Amino acid sequence: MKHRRPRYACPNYKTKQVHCFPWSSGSFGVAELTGGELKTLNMSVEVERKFLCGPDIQKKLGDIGAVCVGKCRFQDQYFDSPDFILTLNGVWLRRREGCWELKCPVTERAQRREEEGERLCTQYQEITLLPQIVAAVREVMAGQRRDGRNVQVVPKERQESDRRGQQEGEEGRPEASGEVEPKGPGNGPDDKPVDAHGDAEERAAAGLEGSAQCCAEDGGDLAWLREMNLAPFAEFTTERCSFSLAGGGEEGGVRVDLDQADFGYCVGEIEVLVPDENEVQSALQKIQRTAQRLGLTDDHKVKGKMHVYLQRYRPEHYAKLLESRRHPRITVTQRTANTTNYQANTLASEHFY
Ligand SMILES: Cc1ncc(C[n+]2csc(CCOP(=O)(O)OP(=O)(O)OP(=O)(O)O)c2C)c(N)n1
Repeated sequence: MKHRRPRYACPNYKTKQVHCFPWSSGSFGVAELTGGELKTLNMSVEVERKFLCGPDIQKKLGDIGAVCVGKCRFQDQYFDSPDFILTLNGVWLRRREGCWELKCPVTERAQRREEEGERLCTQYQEITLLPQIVAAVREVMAGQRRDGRNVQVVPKERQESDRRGQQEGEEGRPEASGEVEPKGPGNGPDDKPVDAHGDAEERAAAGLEGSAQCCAEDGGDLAWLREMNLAPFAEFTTERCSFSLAGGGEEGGVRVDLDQADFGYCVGEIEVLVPDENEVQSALQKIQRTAQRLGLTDDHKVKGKMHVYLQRYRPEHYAKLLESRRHPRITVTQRTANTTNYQANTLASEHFY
């Protein structure tokens, strides 16, 4: 059966409301995820552990009291410059069903934590308001281009304009994007992955122009992308089944996603979202405990969808990321949660899982 995409708000529990559909019936509903106490966050730290799903994963989830809180399908487009400035800086710019999101490296302290004991987990800072995203991206791009190396601390006036931008963003966040048939790279050897840094025709084919039509959040104004020469380098659709562990304390706020990407890769993810870095430790404990209860035995980081996508379809980009991992040299700026300050952090290899 062919499904039409639902009209989405962000299919993202960070905004609490997720538009979901039961695959079996093909009709759509709206589910309030029971991510419970999670507020609508503009910035947060995502702590996660990926795992490979066995055939009995749903049963195991049921056994530990996890409740299915929604199924949904969403399309992701990832953007970068032709020389991969963002991703080589560990910064991942994504548009998911019309909503922009930026994943940035966490602070050095958190990186050390990851190195020291929590190798199976990854941490990312997330920004979800467009004005802040544009400011952060602009800074990474400018810093990189200025001296070919790193990014500087944000000036005070930027902080002020960010504050204004945040207010505007909060007032103007739209409800829905347009309906577009999902499209992914497919599974066949002839399927061409997205590479929008070619000519205009290629850009259109890759969805940059097309996506302007369905972009809810930016009112279709993609000038900032053009200005920084950012274009999609990956595009795929994911079918997701989300589970939540009820209760407060040790289990509260734990979410488990089972993802199936349209290029034929399945991966699970235990995720806890916290408002700032101070709560990362407790998030790690929750994740570890959930992993134990699920009987996960992975002893190395499991690849995410993007990793597999790049490996398969964007080998040049993938090789550059590997290379940057071997020779970390870039410094990026990272916005601290709930403030408009930036910090300079050394970005090392941990952002490559
Ligand atoms: C080769 C390579 N692959 C992946 C990375 C890291 N990376 C790539 S994309 C990316 C951002 C999104 O990754 P992920 O959390 O795996 O996606 P998803 O589960 O769909 O997002 P959610 O719904 O949880 O917000 C990262 C961190 C890297 N540095 N290098």
